[in-house]
Amino acid sequence: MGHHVATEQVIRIARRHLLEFGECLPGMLQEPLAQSWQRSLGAGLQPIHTARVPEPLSLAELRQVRDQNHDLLAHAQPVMDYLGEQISQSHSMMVLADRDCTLLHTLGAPTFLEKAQRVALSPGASWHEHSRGTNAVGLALAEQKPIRVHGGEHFLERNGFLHCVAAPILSARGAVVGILDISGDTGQDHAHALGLVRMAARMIENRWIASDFRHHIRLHLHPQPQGLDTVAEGIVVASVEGILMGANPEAMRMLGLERSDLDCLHLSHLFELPWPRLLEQLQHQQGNTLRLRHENGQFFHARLRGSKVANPPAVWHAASTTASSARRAAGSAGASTHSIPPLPPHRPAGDALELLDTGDSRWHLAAQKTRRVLDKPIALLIQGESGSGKELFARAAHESGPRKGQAFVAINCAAIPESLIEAELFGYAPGAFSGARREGSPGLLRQAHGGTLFLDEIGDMPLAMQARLLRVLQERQVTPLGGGRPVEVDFALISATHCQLKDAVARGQFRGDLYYRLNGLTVQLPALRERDDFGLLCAKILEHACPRQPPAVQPALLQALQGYHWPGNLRQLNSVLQTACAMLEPGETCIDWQHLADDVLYELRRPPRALQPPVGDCEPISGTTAAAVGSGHCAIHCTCDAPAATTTAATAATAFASRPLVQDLQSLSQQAIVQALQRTQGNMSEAARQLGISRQTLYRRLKSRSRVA
Ligand SMILES: Nc1ncnc2c1ncn2[C@@H]1O[C@H](COP(=O)(O)OP(=O)(O)OP(=O)(O)O)[C@@H](O)[C@H]1O
Repeated sequence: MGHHVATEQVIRIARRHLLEFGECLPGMLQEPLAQSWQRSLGAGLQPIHTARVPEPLSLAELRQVRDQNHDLLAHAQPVMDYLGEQISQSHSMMVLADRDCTLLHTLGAPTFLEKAQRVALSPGASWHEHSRGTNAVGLALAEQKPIRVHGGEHFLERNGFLHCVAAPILSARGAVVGILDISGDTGQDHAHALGLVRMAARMIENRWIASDFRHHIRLHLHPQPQGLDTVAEGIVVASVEGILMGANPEAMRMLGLERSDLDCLHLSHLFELPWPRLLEQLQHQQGNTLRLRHENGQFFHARLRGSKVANPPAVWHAASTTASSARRAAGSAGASTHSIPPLPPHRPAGDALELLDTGDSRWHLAAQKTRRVLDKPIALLIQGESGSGKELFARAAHESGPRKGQAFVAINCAAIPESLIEAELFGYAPGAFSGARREGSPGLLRQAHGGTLFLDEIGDMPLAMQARLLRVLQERQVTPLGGGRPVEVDFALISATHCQLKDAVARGQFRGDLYYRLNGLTVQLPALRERDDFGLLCAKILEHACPRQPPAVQPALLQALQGYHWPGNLRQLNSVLQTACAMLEPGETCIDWQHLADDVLYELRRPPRALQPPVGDCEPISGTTAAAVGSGHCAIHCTCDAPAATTTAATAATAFASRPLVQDLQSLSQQAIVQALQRTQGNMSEAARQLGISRQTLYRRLKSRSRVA
């Protein structure tokens, strides 16, 4: 009681200040309320001498609005009826408003309904902030979250007797489609009202999704099996191809989703299971639940629902034959119904790219796009972290195209001394310079004639050489050093880099005109930690390492390996598994912890080293910005005093801790980011959730730090 009195006093002071000075006293009211008061004042309302409020709708108009909100009413009414009974003794009422805050339906204790009628808390009235000032219905719409407005917090004094709680009702696409409110007298006990209204809104949302998407694929999930089929379950709607089409707010929260993920996120990226496998398993386990591992490591119990589940479309069957072909079916079909431009069916399986395909969806898409340019004069630029398989991909692309069987000339631009590059590439005439071979050299570009020229680490090519290379690419002729006539060359061009070449262009380190020559099609290979085919990849590597009897990997170890951040990518994984194979005693068929090298064990067991600065002078890349964190490529170093190349997250945090108290806001927020990423082992979604910011904001902040660097 004392608390209320004090609050009412504070509110009175705040209100007086608002009226006298036209603004809220900072810190007196919670921010959403203060802003709402300000908006109410801005709309020309006066707390006491109530300005004109719009007339309620006529009966005919109300009927029309109710017709427009037929679905909302149909799904809300049973829930309201049920809860209405629960609150019937409590001198309060339930209110349903449409998305514009026009009241559609009320129900509750008759004595209170009558009292509410006097302030137009009845069907047909608008409770939008514009017309009725701060109130729970209007504020729930403005804030898009459940909210309480108590007594004098209402902007209009005549509404000061009300205690109201309201929750928005969200569609599967995240839009507000209605607002549910419970209103009562301030004097009553409303301890559970907010929880009740929130739960009722969830019930309506879940009924609605189940009905609207009954013909789609729905994944119902919860961290606990007993949470399934309750109002707390998350519901995700997916297209047949596995693209996220909708979700209830619980699923959005549990899975760290954002509205921008709709229509683009593939569920294979969310769970560590390729979509066709997931469908297959869920379908086989109909009625039972399946345990799914989220990308952040959390487990969910899931059930598949929807009529498509009972009658799976053909694409499922195609999809579930093998992981890779399945993913292909999903990928191309997905593209056809979404914003990604449709890709035509690719060549039949069996090319060299196919042989490398172990089912990762991003890798697969890169291969699929590549196949489309192989028989065209389009240069391919492969981007990916070191060891992610760029060269192997380039070779496979060459072998999959019409120049298969011709020369594949690979040049590592970072490995040739600058003074020799020119001669190596363009060749030289006999006796062109001292130390040159007497008979001269045709140069690597000419050796690639008829085949493919692969320029690895193209970002490291010196600027002067870039100009010459550009000329060759434009003129398709090579003139050897020291004279001689130009020679026609014809080759397919593939380049690779572990840098963001575009950024190198922006920094003036790489010629823009050459960049556009090289970049006919850019494909981004995923870092190992981003791949969703870890198990299959290991199986394939082990098959190569021990072709006679490929060993298995002990499940807990496999899980630990999967959770590791693999800074060396496939190169490192290959080496770890090959060494483990060599450690197997005769007769042993399973790789276990004891088969790992000590340094690997140490890496796996020590707390995750989530963050490390980029090494070198070009900004590293990965398939997603999130990956920059897991890979150790993060820009935290720029805010620390320690040398950039050796600063880890831990030292970054220490550096922050030892700083004087006067820290700028930016470094404080950076510190919070470092800590959240450490806590979540580099998981961006979870870190963003803990920080209370969106993933995009977190990406942006990390990116902006790396720019500062
Ligand atoms: N799909 C794959 N499956 C198994 N091993 C692979 C695969 N792709 C690449 N590797 C292995 O990973 C290692 C690194 O591959 P590759 O040299 O192609 O990577 P890269 O990205 O070009 O590396 P860098 O940027 O350092 O030149 C090689 O040993 C290669 O055999």
